[in-house]
Amino acid sequence: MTRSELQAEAAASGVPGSGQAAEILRLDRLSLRFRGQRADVVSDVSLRVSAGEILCIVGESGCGKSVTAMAVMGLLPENATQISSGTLHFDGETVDLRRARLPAHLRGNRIAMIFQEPMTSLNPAFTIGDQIAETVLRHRGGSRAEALDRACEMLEKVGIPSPRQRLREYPHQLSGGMRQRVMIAMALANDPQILIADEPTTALDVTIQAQILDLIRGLRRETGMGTIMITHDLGVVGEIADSVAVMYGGQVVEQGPVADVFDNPQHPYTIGLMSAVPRLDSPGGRLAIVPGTVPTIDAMPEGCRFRTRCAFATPGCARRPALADLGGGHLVACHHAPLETNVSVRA
Ligand SMILES: Nc1ncnc2c1ncn2[C@@H]1O[C@H](COP(=O)(O)OP(=O)(O)OP(=O)(O)O)[C@@H](O)[C@H]1O
Repeated sequence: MTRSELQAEAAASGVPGSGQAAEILRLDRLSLRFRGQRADVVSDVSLRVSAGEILCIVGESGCGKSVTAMAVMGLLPENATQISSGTLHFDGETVDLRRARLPAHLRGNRIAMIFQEPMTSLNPAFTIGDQIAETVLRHRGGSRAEALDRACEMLEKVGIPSPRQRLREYPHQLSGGMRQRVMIAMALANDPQILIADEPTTALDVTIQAQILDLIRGLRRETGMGTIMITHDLGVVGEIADSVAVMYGGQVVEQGPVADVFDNPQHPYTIGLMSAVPRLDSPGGRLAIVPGTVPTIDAMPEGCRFRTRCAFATPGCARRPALADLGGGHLVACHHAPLETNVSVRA
């Protein structure tokens, strides 16, 4: 599908830019650290997803993408996590994350998450059919036969052959790619309003990956589902995202409509990540390696956390830059923005 077709589809389902988008999830100013750490591992992160919108979060390993997602889902270990700020607005509820978690009836039902590692979600002791049916029964009710029909339908949707037969199998009887698809089927079985997908297609071959991305796009069109997708794959971002948030050292450094961020990246980190990717439409364009290494969280510099690796750094960068809007919702946290650069991810 071309980008203009995708945009037409997005407009039809009411995503940002179409003038009809309704916000369904908003995270305001999340800051947290794990016990014993001297700095926040996620610092002042805000995200917003509208109906039908696909937001991709990108950034190097360890920059806080998964922890942000887990905090939204309320899945971080309570006794080891200190949340100093953060409010979640979802489905008419406002949750002060310092004090409470997302109510259990919303988790896994109205808001679902899929993980990199499918065995996190699958129980080895139960058949695939029982596990998907159980999720459907818990959240939707109905009879067991109806729940199994729904499970079968979902397995078919994620491209599993002979779905009726697979319902009777256990996770260990399936290949890794199949298990991944079963987990996706389970997450999507209750038509969630928001799907949080943490590297959902990394382990899958390109054909299945394309099928899963099509499925997510289909649900966005049919149900207006919003998606937060964590990925390292800029090819996936270019193919599927409406908007993108770039994280570095636990902070969002650049955020906005994907066309703005990719065609005109303005944070030196984003430029570093993206400049080595010649064309977005070549599948598998991974994030480039930015010279230097990410400091450990306790060794993060004050102010702009990227400044120890940044070619543009000046003494003023010891002050933390605010995320400033360069126009049209393109936000950049850099004292030097807008930069005079000529970098575009697209050829
Ligand atoms: N339970 C925990 N206790 C202590 N530190 C943790 C815990 N979970 C994550 N971290 C640390 O928080 C930081 C952010 O991790 P996170 O998993 O969010 O990174 P990420 O950007 O998703 O990376 P990747 O792309 O590799 O999944 C890392 O330094 C990680 O080691």
